[in-house]
Amino acid sequence: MAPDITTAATTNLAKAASTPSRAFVTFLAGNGDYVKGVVGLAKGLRKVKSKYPLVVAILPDVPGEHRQILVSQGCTVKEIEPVYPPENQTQFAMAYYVINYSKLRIWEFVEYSKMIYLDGDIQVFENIDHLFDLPDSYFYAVMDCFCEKTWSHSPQYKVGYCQQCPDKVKWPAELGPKPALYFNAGMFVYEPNLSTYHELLKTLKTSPTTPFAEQDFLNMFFRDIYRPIPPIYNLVLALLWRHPENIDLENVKVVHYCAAGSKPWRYTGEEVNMDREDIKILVKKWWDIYDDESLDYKNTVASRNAEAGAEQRNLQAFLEALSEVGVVPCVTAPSAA
Ligand SMILES: O=c1ccn([C@@H]2O[C@H](COP(=O)(O)OP(=O)(O)O[C@H]3O[C@H](CO)[C@H](O)[C@H](O)[C@H]3O)[C@@H](O)[C@H]2O)c(=O)[nH]1
Ligand SMILES: O[C@H]1[C@H](O)[C@@H](O)[C@H](O)[C@@H](O)[C@H]1O
Ligand SMILES: [Mn+2]
Repeated sequence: MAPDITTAATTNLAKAASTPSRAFVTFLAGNGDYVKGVVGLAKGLRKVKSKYPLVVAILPDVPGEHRQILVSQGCTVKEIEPVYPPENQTQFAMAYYVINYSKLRIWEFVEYSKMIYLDGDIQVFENIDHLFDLPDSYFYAVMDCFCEKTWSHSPQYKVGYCQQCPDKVKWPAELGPKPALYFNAGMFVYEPNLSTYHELLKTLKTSPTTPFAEQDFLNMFFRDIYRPIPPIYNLVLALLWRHPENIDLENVKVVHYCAAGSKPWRYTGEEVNMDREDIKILVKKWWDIYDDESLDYKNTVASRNAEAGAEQRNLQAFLEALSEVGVVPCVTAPSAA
């Protein structure tokens, strides 16, 4: 019996309607070279055949030319309003705080039920779509490392304590309870939600600005629902020389080029720790994706169309063969044009 096409179509429609909408999201500000990072990321997600689109939240200062590049790479571009740091708190480093706090707007993207945020200086080397299936209502991210000088303002750095190896130097009892686990905010799995969004912005108004801006703030805000995921989902490069025993480089899926001097599109190898073999390999792997024209959206669209055309021709031949043996009436497949 011929399949009941109407029932099949209705079932598919119902499935599509009930499938939660998911997307990756990154962030872009200014007219500098971070746009290269975002293009690299879009191509990387395509290379690993992610099923989900990449949304780019952009500040109004991103020039038209860069917006066009993003659209031509298949990104969904969404302009967001800047978020300003709490009043009277920052005479200096204003741009830094505006850039970082503006990331909070991504909680407003409620057309998606779940999103994975990735910094523009991140590359995805293996498919991580399965992270969307983690149980709802938690905040998932990778634990940070406190060993670099960028942490010299913190009590952790001062006493030599790092959550990556909490037994090496124990947290001193006289400093009170151990600090809560702290994540790097370059990658996280979250659920957009308007009441969370309003609460975030309201809480920010009465929060002090701190050195790691929205990263410190998000750590404070989500401390009760934060659940750590393995460092393969956000390799903070300093882990390579600070905690090599925690890293399984072969199986790393996501690399965060956050160490000073490691942004692949600016890499010279001259900065501290940058002349390492592992770093050179990771920088080259980023460039291999960035330079791969077959990963450009226009070329993947062309190859997908070619595949669809071939499928169409196979179907047509199949239907004709069936009709010859009298199984179904010959149906002309619609043209692929
Ligand atoms: O001029 C800029 C600067 C930053 N960004 C965007 O903002 C992100 C965060 O900046 P960096 O990646 O340069 O900063 P780090 O990786 O050193 O940042 C870490 O600390 C920051 C706060 O200090 C944020 O929390 C960030 O998510 C976290 O990974 C970038 O990836 C990029 O997406 C721009 O678009 N333009
Ligand atoms: O976001 C920061 C930043 O990227 C620093 O370079 C790094 O030392 C920190 O661990 C991280 O939390
Ligand atoms: Mn980053």
